[in-house]
Amino acid sequence: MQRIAVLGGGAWGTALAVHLARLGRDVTLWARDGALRSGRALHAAACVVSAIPSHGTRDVIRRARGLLPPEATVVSATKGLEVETLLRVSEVIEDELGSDRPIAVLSGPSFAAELARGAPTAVAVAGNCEATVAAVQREFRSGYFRLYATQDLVGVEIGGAMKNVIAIAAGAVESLGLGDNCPSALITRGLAEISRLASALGGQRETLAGLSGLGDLVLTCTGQLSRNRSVGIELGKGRPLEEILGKMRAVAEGVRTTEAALALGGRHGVELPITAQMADVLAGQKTPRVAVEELMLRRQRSEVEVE
Ligand SMILES: NC(=O)c1ccc[n+]([C@@H]2O[C@H](COP(=O)([O-])OP(=O)(O)OC[C@H]3O[C@@H](n4cnc5c(N)ncnc54)[C@H](O)[C@@H]3O)[C@@H](O)[C@H]2O)c1
Ligand SMILES: O=P(O)(O)OC[C@H](O)CO
Repeated sequence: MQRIAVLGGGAWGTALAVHLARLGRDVTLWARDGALRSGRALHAAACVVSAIPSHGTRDVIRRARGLLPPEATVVSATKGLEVETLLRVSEVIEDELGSDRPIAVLSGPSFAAELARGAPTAVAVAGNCEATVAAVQREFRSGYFRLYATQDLVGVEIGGAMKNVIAIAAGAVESLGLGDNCPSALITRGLAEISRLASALGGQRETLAGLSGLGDLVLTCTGQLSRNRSVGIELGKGRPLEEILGKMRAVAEGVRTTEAALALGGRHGVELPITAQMADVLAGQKTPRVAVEELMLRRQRSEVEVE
């Protein structure tokens, strides 16, 4: 897997391209408005890494379809859901490229800037076949980048997408200055909510206790570099969402994921109380303070749910 094309010239695509080039791979980075049409970016690629935001993935993969070498593995590094279809990003890719295509997903606690400077980072890698996962694990690893293999695509992708929703909530709670108990409860109950949804969709709860669940949740809810957390901080200050997003150049996937996750929960009969509150906050229908009060006044229940 020597020749690698990275689709997406944002922070994460660039960081992955830098990392892979450092490993001696022959890397091409395609940024929006780049030369995808000419096929130069994808020519003879053994592996295509997709680091496009979730809302742009289908369009880019569709445009890449005819240019992709038939055997090329596609590795999704995106953390989100397709709002229109409620599909996970690997499902969107499969929808466009067919179920024979080797597909893997990278997800876990990984700020782009830290990977780019070679800070020790560990992620999970899942895929639709064991050999694909093993190949990605082998080809992407370095002294500072470690990949843990799993076959649980659902758990890894739901963990990566949903942690962004909880991180927006964590930022808002931080802004309100409610102390340290509240964010800790939020992270823990957020994880319960994420695990419930993943499990209903066929994922394994153990996966959510791992890097693409608890690991990424803690990083994104507490890390200074998180864009999702920073959206929450601004919401907590009372700024409207449009104004916050209008000033942001980077993508905060949690904003769109909130709506999609809530709809997925509804479809599968899974209660997502924090996500539901965040949907109201993001829609400007409720302040973060009221959302916290309502969560606290919910009916008390068992901590561990019996399925
Ligand atoms: N930044 C990180 O630390 C990080 C880490 C892990 C995963 N991710 C995930 O990677 C994905 C990309 O995030 P990022 O941080 O690189 O984004 P970014 O905000 O840095 O940049 C987004 C990039 O996507 C491009 N883009 C926007 N809309 C597009 C569209 N419709 N079609 C094609 N390209 C489009 C923009 O031109 C820009 O280059 C997200 O799903 C994110 O959650 C990010
Ligand atoms: O900056 P965020 O909030 O998009 O988070 C980036 C990564 O997903 C952290 O693992």
